[in-house]
Amino acid sequence: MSAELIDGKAVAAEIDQRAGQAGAELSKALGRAPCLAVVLIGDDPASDVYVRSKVKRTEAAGMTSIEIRRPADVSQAEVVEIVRGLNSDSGVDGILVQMPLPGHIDSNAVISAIDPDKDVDGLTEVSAGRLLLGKPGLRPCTPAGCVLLAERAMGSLSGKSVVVIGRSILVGKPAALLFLEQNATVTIAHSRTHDLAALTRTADIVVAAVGRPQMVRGDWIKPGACVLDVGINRVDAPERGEGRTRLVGDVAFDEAVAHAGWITPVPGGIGPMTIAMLLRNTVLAAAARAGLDRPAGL
Ligand SMILES: NC(=O)C1=CN([C@@H]2O[C@H](COP(=O)(O)OP(=O)(O)OC[C@H]3O[C@@H](n4cnc5c(N)ncnc54)[C@H](OP(=O)(O)O)[C@@H]3O)[C@@H](O)[C@H]2O)C=CC1
Ligand SMILES: Nc1nc(=O)c2c([nH]1)NC[C@@H]1CN(c3ccc(C(=O)N[C@@H](CCC(=O)O)C(=O)O)cc3)C=[N+]21
Repeated sequence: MSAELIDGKAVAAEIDQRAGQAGAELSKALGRAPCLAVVLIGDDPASDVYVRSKVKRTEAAGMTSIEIRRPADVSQAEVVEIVRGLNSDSGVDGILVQMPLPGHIDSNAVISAIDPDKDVDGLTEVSAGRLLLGKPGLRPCTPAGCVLLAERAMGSLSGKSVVVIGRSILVGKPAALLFLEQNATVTIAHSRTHDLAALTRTADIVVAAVGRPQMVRGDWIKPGACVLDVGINRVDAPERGEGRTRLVGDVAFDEAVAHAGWITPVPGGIGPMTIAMLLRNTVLAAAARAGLDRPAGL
């Protein structure tokens, strides 16, 4: 058996388009397009690529974006000040501070400064609390993308067993809560979990969010299961020539594809969905801040 490939890039393009349509509709009521502000500190090349991609897709969807860049030696106070300025700017709907921040800056302090109603990353304490309590709010993008793709592939997730590998604030924990919200039965695994292979073999859905290239092997996957590979790992690829690299996930794709029913590739799986959910959150934030109903189609 060979798994059906989940085309995250195609689904992301569809969500981008729907967010763009809803954003255009909303522009009539707001008198302006929804606006995302992205803050990038330092000159990490990977972050630069992501931020450019976010800005490009935001603008392609007909929304506006503000990009704020500062050198790596900027003070924490200045970054907090930038965030506060964006909070009080009524023309800004969403604020994203690209992680990781330079070592001398306390990311928690910066995240806490973000107005929760503009927290399109879903990372503030208030957003996390709203998710835990099942209240309306902005949900973290990568986990929301996982749930959306799983639903597309399998239909209702009610009663499905999910093993989430990884318990980070950014991915693992919110992914577990979002699958629970869909009435799945969720187990969270991490570095202290005993016999992870046996555990994942019980799962209808496996979410791999570890950051270890190809850790999840083919025989860890229950036949027919849905495999969502969040990992983005850059590894050497000497077969492509000297000094070349390639991206791989946390799942050994070539093995898992023979066991799974559905699987996301890396690249082209969860990564593009993360940005699509960011655009969606920007439109949702713009509507909620204006006191309007949740836009149709989102
Ligand atoms: N596609 C996308 O848009 C995104 C992709 N990513 C990628 O997802 C991956 C995970 O990111 P993130 O959650 O931030 O990573 P973190 O490093 O914050 O968390 C990794 C988690 O994996 C667990 N872990 C580590 N080793 C093992 C092991 N041997 N067995 C089981 N669990 C283990 C850790 O457990 P413990 O808590 O016990 O230490 C931890 O909970 C990375 O590759 C990252 O690049 C991240 C964000 C967005
Ligand atoms: N505040 C904040 N929010 C984030 O959401 C955030 C962040 N900081 N810091 C870094 C991580 C990582 N992340 C990705 C987004 C898109 C792709 C993506 O589109 N990946 C492409 C490949 C891109 C490439 O070729 O490098 C793919 O998987 O197909 C990957 C990873 C968001 N993150």
